[in-house]
Amino acid sequence: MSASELYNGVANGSRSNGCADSVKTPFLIGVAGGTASGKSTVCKRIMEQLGQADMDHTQRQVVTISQDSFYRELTDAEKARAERGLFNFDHPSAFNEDLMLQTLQDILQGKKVEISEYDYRNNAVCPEKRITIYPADVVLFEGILVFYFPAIRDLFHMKLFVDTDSDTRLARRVPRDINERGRDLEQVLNAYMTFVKPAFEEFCSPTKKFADVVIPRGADNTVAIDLIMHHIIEILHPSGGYNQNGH
Ligand SMILES: Nc1ncnc2c1ncn2[C@@H]1O[C@H](COP(=O)(O)OP(=O)(O)O)[C@@H](O)[C@H]1O
Ligand SMILES: Nc1ccn([C@@H]2O[C@H](COP(=O)(O)O)[C@@H](O)[C@H]2O)c(=O)n1
Repeated sequence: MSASELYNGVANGSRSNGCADSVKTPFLIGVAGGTASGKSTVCKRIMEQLGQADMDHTQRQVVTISQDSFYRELTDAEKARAERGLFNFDHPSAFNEDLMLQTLQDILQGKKVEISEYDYRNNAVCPEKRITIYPADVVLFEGILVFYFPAIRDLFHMKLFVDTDSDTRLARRVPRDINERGRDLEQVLNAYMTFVKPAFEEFCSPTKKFADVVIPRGADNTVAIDLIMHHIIEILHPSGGYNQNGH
C-alpha cells in the first residue's frame, strides 16, 4: 500500500477540506528555527525515514518547501544595498507574505503549485528554476519565520521548532555561507552581528512558544525525530503497519 493510499484512508478526518473526497489535503508541518539550526537537515531526515528522499519528485508523497523561495523581489536601491551586505534578509518585511499564504492555501486545497528556487548569490528567486510541487500527503514548510505571520502560522497541522544554540549555528553558518552562498568571512560575520542575531532575538526566537514540539540539537536529536515520525505515521495510517519505506 502506498503512502497516498494510507492517507486516503483518513482523508475525511480532521484534515478534510470539505471538497470531493478525491481531493487530497496534505498534513502541513511548519519547521521553524534560527539560521543554520538544522531545519533543512531535520526535514531531510523525516523524508528519508518516510522512504521519500530518493524518489522522483513527481512521485513524492512527502515534500519540503523552503521559506527562502518566498523572499520578495528587491527594488534597485535594495539590490545595491544587498550587494554591500546592508539589506536585512532576517526581517519579516523581506518576505512576500501574500504569495506565501496563497501558495500554502493552494497546497491545502490539493492544488499543484509552482515555486522558484532561491539564488543567494544574486539575492533573488530564479524565475527560470521553477519547481512543481505536486499534491502530496505531507508537506514540510521550513524557514526562520514560518511561525511569525499569524495567518500562515494558523495553517499548520503540526509546528516544530529546531532549537540549536547560537554558537553552534554561527559555527555552521560561516562555512555554509562561504562554500554554498558565495559570501566571504567578513560579510558573514558583519551580516550576523548587524542583522541575523538581532532579528533572531526579535522575530524568530519569540515564535518558539507556538511550537507543538521543540527539537533541541536539531538532527542530532534522533529520539525527537523518531517520536515525530511515529506521530506522522500514526496520522497517515492510524491502524499502523506503515513500514517507513512508503509501502
Ligand atoms: N547535526 C548536525 N551536525 C553537523 N552539521 C550539521 C548538523 N545539522 C546541520 N548541519 C550543517 O549545518 C549547516 C546548516 O544546516 P541546515 O540544515 O541547512 O540548517 P537550516 O536549514 O536551519 O539553515 C549545513 O551545512 C548542514 O550540513
Ligand atoms: N539573499 C539572502 C537571503 C537570505 N540570507 C540568509 O539566509 C538565512 C535564512 O536561511 P537559513 O537556511 O539559514 O534558514 C537568513 O538568516 C538570511 O540572513 C542571505 O544570506 N542572503
